[in-house]
Amino acid sequence: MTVNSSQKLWMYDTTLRDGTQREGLSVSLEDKLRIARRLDELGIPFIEGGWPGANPKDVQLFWQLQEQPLKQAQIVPFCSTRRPNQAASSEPMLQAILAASTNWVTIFGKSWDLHVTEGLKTSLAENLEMIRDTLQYLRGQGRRVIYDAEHWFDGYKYNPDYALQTIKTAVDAGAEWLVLCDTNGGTLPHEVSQIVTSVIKSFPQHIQLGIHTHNDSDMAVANALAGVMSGVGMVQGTMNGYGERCGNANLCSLIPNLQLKLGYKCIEDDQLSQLAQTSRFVSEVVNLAPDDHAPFVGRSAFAHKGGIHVSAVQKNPLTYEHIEPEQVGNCRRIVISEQAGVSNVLMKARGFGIEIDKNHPKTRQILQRLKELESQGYQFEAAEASFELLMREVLETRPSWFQVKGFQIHCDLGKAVLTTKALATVKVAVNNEDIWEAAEGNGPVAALDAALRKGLVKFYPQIQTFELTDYKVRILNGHTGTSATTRAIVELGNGTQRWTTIGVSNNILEASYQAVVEGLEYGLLLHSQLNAEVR
Ligand SMILES: CC(=O)SCCNC(=O)CCNC(=O)[C@H](O)C(C)(C)COP(=O)(O)OP(=O)(O)OC[C@H]1O[C@@H](n2cnc3c(N)ncnc32)[C@H](O)[C@@H]1OP(=O)(O)O
Ligand SMILES: CC(=O)C(=O)O
Repeated sequence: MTVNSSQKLWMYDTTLRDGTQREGLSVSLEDKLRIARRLDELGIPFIEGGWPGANPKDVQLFWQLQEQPLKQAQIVPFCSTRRPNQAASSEPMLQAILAASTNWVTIFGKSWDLHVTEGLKTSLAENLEMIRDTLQYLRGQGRRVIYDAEHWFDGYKYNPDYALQTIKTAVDAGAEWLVLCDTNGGTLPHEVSQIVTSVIKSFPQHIQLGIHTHNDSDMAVANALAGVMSGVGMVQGTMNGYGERCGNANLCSLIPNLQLKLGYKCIEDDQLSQLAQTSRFVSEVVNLAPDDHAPFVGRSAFAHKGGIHVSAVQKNPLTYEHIEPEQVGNCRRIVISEQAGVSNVLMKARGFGIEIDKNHPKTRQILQRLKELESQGYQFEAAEASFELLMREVLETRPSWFQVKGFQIHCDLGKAVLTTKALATVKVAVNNEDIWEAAEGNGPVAALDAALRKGLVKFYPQIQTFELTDYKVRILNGHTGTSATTRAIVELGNGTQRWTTIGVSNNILEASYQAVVEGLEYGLLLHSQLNAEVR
């Protein structure tokens, strides 16, 4: 593979236009502005804001950005060529993009004869005229033009002569960039390389090429890379690969591949180290859960679970990491599970502030206990607070704040759905004193949690600050019906920290009880550690 030394590549983000064509993704004007400003900070030089004239929100976006422009990026409106048999000067859509008052505009036109005759229902000659007239008109109005050759690769495969005529017309009419689009996403990387090479050969003069790829064959990133390696200088894509159908080329993968692997200059290194945060910011704003397993930017992209991996990564991270996570703003994580070895345990212990080493007599015992419990259905990667308690138990340093001696749950059936209330009574011993308490809740877990706190608060007033923030239940072997094993995971917080604990039983209430009790214990442990630090 050839490594290019610092050649500039122009990144073009279309999250706000093609990204919003993803099913289930909808953003407000405010959201669009927030994303545009964040992409500007990331150093993306071209940001496609939308299609003014197609909807009011996109018109307003460009107005707002005239009032408060971006710092460095060019904001670009997107539009089609004029309609058949019209004058560009009387096309309302083109008036709308002129009103956006930008330096650059992006116009897409047809390259594939099938689309001209079947979609536009016009002649091949008129399509060329639509491209020429539209681009010349916009150039005459002082706009710089990026021309998106829609369905370029399919068009070229079916009728290369006609496809080439369309982009030659665009260049003659003043397009400064020709962007070759794999609109249907069906092209493979070797085809991209061949076709881009042929296009370059077909132009006697130097032309600036770009590439816009879709992910229908899971090739969007590979195809964009193939385009760059064959000579294109602009790459279009979206944050997190959002886009119509299966999405667009994912800039969160493309930028680090281009910059860190192929040596191109896309953005500054300190901007690259904002990539993971920007990816998560965009997913937050568009209200889609981030993909933990996304390359480079996902939470698990540098998470090591297998004991062999953790052992080696501690010696040299290159053994199981293709780049340094910090280069893209991510971080290394060690996951604890039945796949762990002593190395995982030691790394976690260090994180918990527990001093043990490989030769400590209890280290293997902790690992063995972890594996036993995981085989019963525990999953400590999702409940690290419980793992710390397990470790302290084996090391005989787990404090004992209280013992639950028993509990009962009683449910009062309401008159309608969602009106049933649960009552929990608990017997709990603190400092050899037995206490009975009862409390109500919307469900049995909330009632149990409330009753326990009621009993404990006079001994541990800090318990008032603990809040049950999440509760999840998973049936592990559903085929056994109502006697199935249940895993309960609860998350608690104290305003500044959050922690997660786990319980497993073939009784859903017992599983939940274990998780809640460990959650309270862990909160008390954190509080005592904080007090010890203050002292
Ligand atoms: C490959 C891409 O992603 S292109 C971008 C696709 N994005 C979108 O479509 C989102 C925004 N679109 C819209 O809001 C609407 O479709 C609009 C406002 C653009 C057009 O709406 P309408 O006028 O109601 O037309 P409609 O959406 O039904 O059909 C699209 C029209 O554009 C025409 N068209 C498609 N491509 C082009 C082109 N490159 N040049 C000129 N006309 C075109 C079609 O032939 C069709 O015309 P017809 O109504 O005469 O058959
Ligand atoms: C222009 C565009 O979005 C496409 O061809 O896919």
